Amino acid sequence: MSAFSATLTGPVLVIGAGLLGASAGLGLRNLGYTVYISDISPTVEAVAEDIGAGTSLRAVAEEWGAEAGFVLEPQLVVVAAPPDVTAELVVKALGEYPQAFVIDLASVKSAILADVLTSGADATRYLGTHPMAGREKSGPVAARGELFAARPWVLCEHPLARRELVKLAQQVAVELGSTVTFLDASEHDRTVALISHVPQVMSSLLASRLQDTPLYALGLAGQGLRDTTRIAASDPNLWVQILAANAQPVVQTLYGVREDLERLISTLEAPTDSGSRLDIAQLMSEGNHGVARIPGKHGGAPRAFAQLTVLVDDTPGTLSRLLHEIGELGVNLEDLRLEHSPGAPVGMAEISVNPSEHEKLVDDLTSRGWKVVT
Ligand SMILES: NC(=O)C1=CN([C@@H]2O[C@H](COP(=O)(O)OP(=O)(O)OC[C@H]3O[C@@H](n4cnc5c(N)ncnc54)[C@H](O)[C@@H]3O)[C@@H](O)[C@H]2O)C=CC1
Ligand SMILES: O=C(O)C(=O)Cc1ccc(O)cc1
Repeated sequence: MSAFSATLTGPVLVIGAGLLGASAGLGLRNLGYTVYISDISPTVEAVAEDIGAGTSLRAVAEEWGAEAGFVLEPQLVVVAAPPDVTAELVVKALGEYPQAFVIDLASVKSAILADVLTSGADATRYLGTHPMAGREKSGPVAARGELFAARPWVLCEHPLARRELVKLAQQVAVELGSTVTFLDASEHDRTVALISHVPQVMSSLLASRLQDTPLYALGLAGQGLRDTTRIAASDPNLWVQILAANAQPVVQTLYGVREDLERLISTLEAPTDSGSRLDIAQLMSEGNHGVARIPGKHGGAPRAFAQLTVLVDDTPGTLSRLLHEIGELGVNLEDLRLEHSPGAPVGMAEISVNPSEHEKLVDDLTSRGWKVVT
């Protein structure tokens, strides 16, 4: 098999064994590929090996070093390090492994591509990619082989990239369960500014309001606050780099947010003035229109489901009994979200079903003794 085949056979070398790198390693190992992992931190590299993300390159090099018998010839190098060192690591890998294709997973693409193109390295073997899959946690301990399943994965083709490389990167993404989207690097950066980077900023700004809030007040918080602040727990070091590297597109989106915020503030400063209530309603309804456009389950067009909330005792087996009974009633569960009532041993299972099944399901569950709130 030629080293520049469009089909992945391995071995794969993952550089950066944190959340994304170890997840890719785990996923590829589960698919049967040989994976080596490397990290600037020996501890991270060892942990990633322990969780099954691949063979530690350091450990192999140490083992074989004395006999000078081990030469790694990866077919594919995956750079999964922070954005500010990604271009440098890509260029290094292109030089060190002249028979390998090199992709990276960084959240920003234009600056890295520009650095690789001006480095003099063989950019025909490089492709920038971005799995739109992540968590608010970092490091290999948070890694999951299924991280990429049912998530989009963006491939940023550039004019020099070899066709076989694009095909191979597509295969990696698809085998890890992702759906592939092609965007060029600047289109990618503009898009993620709106759908990923500004949401992070908004979540962090909101959560920062809570720093001095008394604990009793936070104890009253419902799912709304949890939903809107979940990603505020993200790693500041990573986000400094992402926001700095994509500052222009992020700022453009924030100008729009600032305009709406200023409009809302001035309206609320005089809420009884004529037209104020209409303006508030309009802002809320603009939000309704925006959220309705986010694709729903399975990435399809947004679908409207009917919801019901069932109170479930916080005891082992109650939730699974509820789900089992819904199945027995022949109803397909479209979505499920579990909320906990602060300070009470009861959970609230928010269930989404097709609107045509809603009324009957409420009646059937009620007659079976469940407490249903619609
Ligand atoms: N965290 C997320 O949700 C997502 C992150 N990404 C991108 O994936 C990349 C990795 O992010 P995470 O895995 O979340 O970060 P992480 O902090 O969990 O892992 C990054 C790893 O890279 C290692 N590293 C740093 N400098 C290195 C060097 N010079 N050589 C070798 N290893 C080095 C670090 O020691 C660390 O273990 C970033 O570029 C990020 O933008 C992409 C999609 C989602
Ligand atoms: O947690 C979420 O909802 C995310 O969207 C995670 C995420 C963070 C950074 C990325 O570059 C891509 C995805």
